[in-house]
Amino acid sequence: MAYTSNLDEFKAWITQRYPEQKEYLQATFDIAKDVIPVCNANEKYKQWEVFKRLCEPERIIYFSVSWLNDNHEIEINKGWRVQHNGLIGPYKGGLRFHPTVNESVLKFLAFEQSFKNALTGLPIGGAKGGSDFNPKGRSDYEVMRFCQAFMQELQRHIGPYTDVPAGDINVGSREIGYLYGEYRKINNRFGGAITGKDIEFGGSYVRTEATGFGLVYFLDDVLKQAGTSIEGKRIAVSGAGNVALHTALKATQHGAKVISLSNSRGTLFYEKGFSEEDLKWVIDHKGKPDNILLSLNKKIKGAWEANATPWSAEVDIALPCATQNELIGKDAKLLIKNGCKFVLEGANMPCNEAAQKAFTESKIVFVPGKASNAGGVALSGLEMAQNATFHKATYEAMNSALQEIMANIHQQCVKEGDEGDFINYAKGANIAAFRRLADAMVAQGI
Ligand SMILES: NC(=O)C1=CN([C@@H]2O[C@H](COP(=O)(O)OP(=O)(O)OC[C@H]3O[C@@H](n4cnc5c(N)ncnc54)[C@H](O)[C@@H]3O)[C@@H](O)[C@H]2O)C=CC1
Ligand SMILES: O=C(O)CCC(=O)C(=O)O
Repeated sequence: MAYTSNLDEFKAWITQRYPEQKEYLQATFDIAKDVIPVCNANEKYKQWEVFKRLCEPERIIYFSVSWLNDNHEIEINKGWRVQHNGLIGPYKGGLRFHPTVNESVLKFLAFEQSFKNALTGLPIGGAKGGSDFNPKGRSDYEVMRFCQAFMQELQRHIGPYTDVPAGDINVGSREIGYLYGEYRKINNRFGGAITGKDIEFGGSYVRTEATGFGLVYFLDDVLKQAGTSIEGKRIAVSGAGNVALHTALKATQHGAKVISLSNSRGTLFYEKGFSEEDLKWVIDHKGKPDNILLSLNKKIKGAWEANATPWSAEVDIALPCATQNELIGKDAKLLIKNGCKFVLEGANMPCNEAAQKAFTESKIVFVPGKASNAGGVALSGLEMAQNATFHKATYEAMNSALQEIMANIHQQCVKEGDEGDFINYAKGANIAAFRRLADAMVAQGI
């Protein structure tokens, strides 16, 4: 196999291998543009074909999940675990239950996760898994039976030193409880084979809040680097799930005005900015009514816009926290026109290629999820450490560990992404993570 020294050759090579996997191609192209020049300058990386090898998941496990619904009918779903890379620790990454889940989506998420996990500095490799099952509209019993059936197969492939799943879209505390319960029954083992557990049975303080809080800690560092602060800034947040709500809450606590939340049905705009009380109420009640944002709007009398995204608002900062490719080129141009200066991803790859290009060309600070949303998996790493030592750290200790890890990731991005008059956070994150993975790959031989 000839060494690939330029981006076009790399794109041709990977496209011919996975022509249908558009999300996976998108994620690999994004990292390739920054790391191919790094490989070209390093004889070892070239000799050991480090980047191409990193673009192949080490293992993909596919299984079917058959289960009985409340009408005693059999339903069959698809299940996967993509164990992307175990170079620096046990495979680690969330599980997503959503009808849009397929192999391409999970491969992109697992690939990104390997780079993100490397940035945390913790000993965790990268993985992602999930199913095309949709828990929305299902009874508790149906969700329980599905989780049990899913775990009956997944349990063969995970363990505290092998692969440690956690939550992601539609996999929260309830699903983690059912998944963990089944794992424990089959294996007769307590322990860190799953993170995001409730605090009563091996969970860690701050794991639930960590992705959103970590994003705001990173934002504070970005703003400080730019000579400003979060106080009084107008922020558009998308999504209304775990990441979006904890992001909105922490940003509000830090003095910002969060003027939007959204879901796949529309956006709730609130010019005055949500209060801490509003946000805590949504956190406590989400998942109960069909559309929690409509219920919130009854209380606050904001403006609900069906089928709209938040990106038409005049804001200083945009924090996309819902899902991949939710912010596209035309949204980016509108945000820039309306004065937005900072974009930090809370979700994984929410900004498509055209949006990222628009931000970079206009020198808008753009931080990719692998850096800015790494707080969640970092806290999961700390949950694993607590489980391994039967220790339970305090809320304060975990919160300050989170701040320290986010500050360290920020520093790595600045070091590798400093372009004189501009910090290219995307490039910095890609290169810093790549060096850690590449050095481990070279050291471990072929
Ligand atoms: N939970 C975690 O610790 C981490 C999550 N992430 C990423 O953050 C994002 C959100 O995840 P969670 O908050 O955990 O999930 P969640 O299931 O709690 O919330 C997802 C939210 O996104 C909304 N949403 C889904 N599709 C949408 C669309 N097409 N348009 C607008 N809104 C849509 C849903 O209505 C829901 O409010 C995902 O990209 C996930 O991969 C990243 C790092 C860690
Ligand atoms: O906590 C974890 O292991 C997974 C978090 C996650 O899925 C992510 O960072 O995207």
